[in-house]
Amino acid sequence: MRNYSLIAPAKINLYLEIIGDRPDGYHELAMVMQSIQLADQVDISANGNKSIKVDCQSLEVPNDKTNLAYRAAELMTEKFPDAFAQYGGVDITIHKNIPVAAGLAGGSTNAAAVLVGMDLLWNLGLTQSDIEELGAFLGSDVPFCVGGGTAIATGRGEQLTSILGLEDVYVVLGKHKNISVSTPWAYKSYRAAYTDSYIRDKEDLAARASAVHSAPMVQAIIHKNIQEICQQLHNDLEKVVLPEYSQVSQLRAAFASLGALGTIMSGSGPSVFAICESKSQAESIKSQVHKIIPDNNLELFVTKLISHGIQVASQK
Ligand SMILES: C[C@@](CO)(OP(=O)(O)O)[C@H](O)COP(=O)(O)OP(=O)(O)OC[C@H]1O[C@@H](n2ccc(N)nc2=O)[C@H](O)[C@@H]1O
Ligand SMILES: Nc1ncnc2c1ncn2[C@@H]1O[C@H](COP(=O)(O)OP(=O)(O)O)[C@@H](O)[C@H]1O
Repeated sequence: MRNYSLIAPAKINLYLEIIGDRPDGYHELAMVMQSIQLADQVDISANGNKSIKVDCQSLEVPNDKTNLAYRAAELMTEKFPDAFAQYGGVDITIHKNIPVAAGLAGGSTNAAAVLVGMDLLWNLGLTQSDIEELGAFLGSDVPFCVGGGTAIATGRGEQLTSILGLEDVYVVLGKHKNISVSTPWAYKSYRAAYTDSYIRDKEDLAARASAVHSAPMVQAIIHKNIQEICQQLHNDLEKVVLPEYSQVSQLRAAFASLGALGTIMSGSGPSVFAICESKSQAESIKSQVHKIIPDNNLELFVTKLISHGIQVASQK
């Protein structure tokens, strides 16, 4: 096979708790991550030479070495020099549907797709856990994007425990096109503002464990109790992003006032999602939000929770 077309789903965070500082400068997290049907398509083919090329028509996405998909391909060439010598480089085309810099792991899921695609193109026979390990070199969210579904994520977000999640739960998702939130800024601001709630003793693992409050969310998911899941939605990064970006708070308030079961910002934002009773409620909320917030820059999507990460759509 010389060409694979992969589906690369976005993620939302049902739960994001910042536990404390880490020696590597990152933050220790307790998260529940969830794949959604909103996805990019990543086409990858062997080009027979020694180059890596990335093409993405979105103006917000770089086509150079800073594209996370490029970095994923480069990592593969470094880790598997023999396969690189045998098969050569890759051409990557990204069809972008996931809003960029939105807290939806768009770049991370593209990178995960490239790792999965190159494993297939190069006949490497890697396991999911091998691919997740490679993904951790590229970013904290990349390992989750490989297998996707519903997972508890700890460490800096790369240590994963999959749980049996929910399917056919509809969400409406919104993002202002003219706002993007820098993830490093969000974590830095949290660190600066919330020193009191922080565990600074890097060795105090017991304190870290007892500080995690994600268990009720995990229980609610296991028992498929949607009302309880909505009660347990939590994102510490809202504390710094909402005061700074009034449009994010406004969108969250609009979803709540329109009767969504629960609503919260995803990741470092600025996207906000709302869990709905049904597809028709999600569609109805989507159509009513524009009446409350008449802003042409506000993109809205109806999508649903899914139980998988990267999937092969076709191969030639
Ligand atoms: C907030 C989250 C929630 O899922 O997602 P996004 O909003 O980016 O989608 C993640 O923690 C983001 O993961 P990801 O975007 O992969 O982050 P990375 O590339 O690893 O790190 C970007 C920067 O975020 C900060 N960072 C990230 C993860 C972490 N556990 N602690 C941190 O402090 C660091 O400043 C780091 O330099
Ligand atoms: N393949 C890619 N898709 C999207 N953004 C990318 C990609 N590669 C690099 N980027 C850059 O990464 C930054 C974060 O984008 P993204 O991964 O979509 O958001 P987030 O980290 O909030 O989930 C953006 O500034 C974007 O320019």
